[in-house]
Amino acid sequence: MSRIVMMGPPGVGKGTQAALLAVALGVPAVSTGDLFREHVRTRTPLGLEVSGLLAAGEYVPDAVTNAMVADRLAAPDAQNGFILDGYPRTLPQLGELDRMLGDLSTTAGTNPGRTLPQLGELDRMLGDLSTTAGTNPGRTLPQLGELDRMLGPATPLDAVVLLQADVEEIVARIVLRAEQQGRSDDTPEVVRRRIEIYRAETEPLADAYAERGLLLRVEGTGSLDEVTARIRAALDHDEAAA
Ligand SMILES: Nc1ncnc2c1ncn2[C@@H]1O[C@H](COP(=O)(O)OP(=O)(O)O)[C@@H](O)[C@H]1O
Repeated sequence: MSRIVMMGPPGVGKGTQAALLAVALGVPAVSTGDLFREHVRTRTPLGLEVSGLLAAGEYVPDAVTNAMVADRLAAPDAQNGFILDGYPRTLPQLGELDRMLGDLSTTAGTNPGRTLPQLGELDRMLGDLSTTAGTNPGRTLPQLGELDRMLGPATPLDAVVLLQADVEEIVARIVLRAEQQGRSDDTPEVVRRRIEIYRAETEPLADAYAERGLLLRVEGTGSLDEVTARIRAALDHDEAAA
């Protein structure tokens, strides 16, 4: 149980909880917000490209975000697991994460989110392989390599934790955090914009993961320790049920 996505509206505390869970499970917390902020702080080309979007509370384009996450998840420390915080945030990002994790093989038959064209293509390749295996010396290593790529490593997600909280509490928290950390994207207008974008772009991902039986809804209000305990209980219960 160590490949986990943390979802939730801005300010619900998912970054803090993701970091605590990562320490408890001995895997890295991968926060796209932190990665972007670090690029902005050190003025890398990526940082310069995204700083305006972050300041306005707008999402960074999927292609940019996907490339950054793919790079991070390829690092050695992420091979045994990770807690993803802030990714995926859009349906295309969800699809891209599936691809990165080689989700097709391990969820085939249980994953209603997979697309027919993908399945058709895989069937065709498997058909080719089974009917020619052992008899057709002409099949090439590159074809097998491609099939391996499609089947992917057996590293699907274990769970998606959705932290929930009401908007009033969230806004109060963000204002407090702004005072403590001085984040430039924490003005009330930008916070409102981020919540609006979250509802439109990110909330639908919860349904997609729920359909796969991966979603764990956890109440995000209360003290930090209470929320941590609730997350652990939900994950333990889920693991016991698996
Ligand atoms: N997966 C993502 N896709 C697009 N933009 C992202 C993504 N993750 C982070 N960002 C950018 O970084 C900003 C800060 O993200 P984050 O630290 O997760 O804050 P919060 O969850 O509190 O809004 C976002 O408002 C957005 O501009």
